[in-house]
Amino acid sequence: ATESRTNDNMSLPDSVIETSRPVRIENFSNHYRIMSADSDFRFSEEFEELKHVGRDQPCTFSDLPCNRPKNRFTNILPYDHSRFKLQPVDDEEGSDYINANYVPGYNSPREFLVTQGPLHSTRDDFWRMVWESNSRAIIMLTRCVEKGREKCDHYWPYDTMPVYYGDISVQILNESRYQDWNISEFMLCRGDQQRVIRHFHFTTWPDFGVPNPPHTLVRFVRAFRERVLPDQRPIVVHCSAGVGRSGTFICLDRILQQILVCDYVDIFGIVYAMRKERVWMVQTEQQYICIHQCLLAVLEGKDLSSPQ
Ligand SMILES: CNC(=O)[C@H](Cc1ccc(NS(=O)(=O)O)cc1)NC(=O)[C@H](Cc1ccc(O)cc1)NC(=O)OC(C)(C)C
Repeated sequence: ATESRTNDNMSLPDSVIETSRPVRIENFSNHYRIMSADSDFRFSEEFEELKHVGRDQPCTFSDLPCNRPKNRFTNILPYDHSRFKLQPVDDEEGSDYINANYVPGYNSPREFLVTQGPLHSTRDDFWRMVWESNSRAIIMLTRCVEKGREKCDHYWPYDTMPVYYGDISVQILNESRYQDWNISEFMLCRGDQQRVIRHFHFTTWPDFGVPNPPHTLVRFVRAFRERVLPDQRPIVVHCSAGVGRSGTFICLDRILQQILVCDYVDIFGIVYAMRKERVWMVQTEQQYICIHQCLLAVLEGKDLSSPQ
């Protein structure tokens, strides 16, 4: 077997290196030092290897004329094989379509439902997806408007009066505001059924950027995980396009659980697996490096702070 690229990885046959690059936790600090040397030269090389992962898969339904207006961005389209299908409405063409894909997490291969920030015209479909997927939490990683540009519709009520989105009523039950995020509970009603779901809104993550300081994101992931224990129901995650910030959040959530039970982490492999399900998950090299910086902060005990 060919030795892997750096002497701090476990040696692996070539066939495995292409989809995973595990690093021993005891070596992680040294690994980070090697990868970040010479202006992040090896991080750049490694991130470049992920560029084409998944890109050969079809997105035929997103391209149907009836569905094109439902996509926020022309270049962020859901792969057919992992897309979420809404319950079709009568014979309405495209009524099963939403720009959303199942993405694996630490706890299950379809732990997350990753989607774009709803458009005003697709927010009823968004709530249908939340209901029909039996989701019990929404993670929102963008503000509705950033630098004067709409990034996401304000798809939930502005006050405690219930609002109908299609045939689903949404009412804010409570909201807790913190420095970098808000946590709310919504009551959803559809027919004679009621459900409470939680909404975790991170409010200080600039588009295409990284949280500052990075371990703010560690604390947000922890605040989320303290309140939502793993079960079979998916967690809806979105930002504006549903790829960069969403992928970064999911990858960090996964490694923070993995390091509790494993002696290695495989950030490359996690991003590889996500990109097979949704395009461009972890969109920028800085986001890819941020995941490593968050883990470094955790391993060095620098993320410890008062719980939110
Ligand atoms: C670099 N920017 C983009 O790729 C965004 C989509 C996008 C991706 C990721 C994020 N960040 S996030 O996932 O963290 O929300 C925001 C927006 N796309 C657009 O703005 C595309 C243009 C584009 C850019 C880059 C590219 O390779 C192909 C096409 N524009 C576009 O879709 O124009 C509309 C909105 C008028 C329909």
